[in-house]
Amino acid sequence: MSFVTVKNLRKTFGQETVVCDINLEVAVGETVALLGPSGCGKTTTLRCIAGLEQPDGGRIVVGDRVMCDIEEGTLIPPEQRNIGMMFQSYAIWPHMTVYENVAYGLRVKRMKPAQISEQVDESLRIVGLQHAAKRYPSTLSGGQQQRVALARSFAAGPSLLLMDEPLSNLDLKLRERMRVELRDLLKQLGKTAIYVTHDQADAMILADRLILMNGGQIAEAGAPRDVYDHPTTIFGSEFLGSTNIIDFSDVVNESGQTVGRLPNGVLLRIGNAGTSLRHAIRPERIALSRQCEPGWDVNVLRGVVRKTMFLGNLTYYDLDCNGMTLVVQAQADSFGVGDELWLHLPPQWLQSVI
Ligand SMILES: Nc1ncnc2c1ncn2[C@@H]1O[C@H](COP(=O)(O)OP(=O)(O)OP(=O)(O)O)[C@@H](O)[C@H]1O
Repeated sequence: MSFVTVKNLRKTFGQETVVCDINLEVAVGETVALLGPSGCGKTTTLRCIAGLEQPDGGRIVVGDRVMCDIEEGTLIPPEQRNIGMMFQSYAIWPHMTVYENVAYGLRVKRMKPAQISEQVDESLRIVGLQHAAKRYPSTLSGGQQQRVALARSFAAGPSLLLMDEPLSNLDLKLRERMRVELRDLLKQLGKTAIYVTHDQADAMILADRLILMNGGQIAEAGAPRDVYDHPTTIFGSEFLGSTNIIDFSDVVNESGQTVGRLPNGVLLRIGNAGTSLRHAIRPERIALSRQCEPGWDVNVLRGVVRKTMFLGNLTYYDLDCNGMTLVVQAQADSFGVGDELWLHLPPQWLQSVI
């Protein structure tokens, strides 16, 4: 069941339309990541949902409340939306104790002291910081400060959590740990959350579903694995991981099979054909060997290694396949420059992209 519904959301700044007719739905208890390059409109979309930005068009419903409907003239102010927020500059106040930081929002809401105490204790317990209630932020590690911000964002029991790059101030190791902690916590609390990031690892690990934005529009949407394995756009296949783009000169149907013709005349069978002549295949989906392996009955090419890029646990090989360059990911140090190799492009991993 859909808990958040955003319909035809549009926002312009001056002449620039930064969010163009975005439609999205978030189910109860689901974490959706809005992912995309800098400036693609993720934060603006989130701020519209929070009520911090007034859209120029569209409708936003959270639970059974219409938060905004520009045509109807409905616009609920942010403080009445019951939405928790956690932003990049997580801004916990240095002059307040951990307890006071978490209690602040509840006081603003004029909750009764006994209820405040109960909810702050519970929030700190959930993030594992009950013992640090009386400490000041400067005496906490970066990860602990992050958890204070997190406790603060859900202390008031919001119906929806909005997070904008909450991990981006952390160093890589801490970030890797916190993204797993955060995912587990969101699941444990059963919170519905929208998470903005430009970091694909954050999005892949945290999100039940990701929405990839580009130029104010949605380019791809789906479960992280589906979007990764079956992107429908060149942008999607290149933004998430790396890819090879193959331009066929022709795509035809031959006895029930879709086949693409390379400019050099070689034919490749295609598993996920669409309307486009362009197809993507990820470097790790191409098999590489010194010989043609058993079972490689179609889509076998020969190539010469032109470049290697050693990454420790694996290596990327640039191969020249009769005028077409393909990048293949394989075990580290398996091959060297000048090696003549066999490549297998499984049809199911050739994906039509626009
Ligand atoms: N208050 C504002 N006034 C004018 N332009 C704005 C304003 N806020 C955002 N923009 C512009 O809108 C576009 C989208 O910005 P937004 O912050 O939504 O992108 P983003 O995808 O979240 O990027 P980032 O990851 O860098 O935060 C950008 O071109 C930005 O410069």
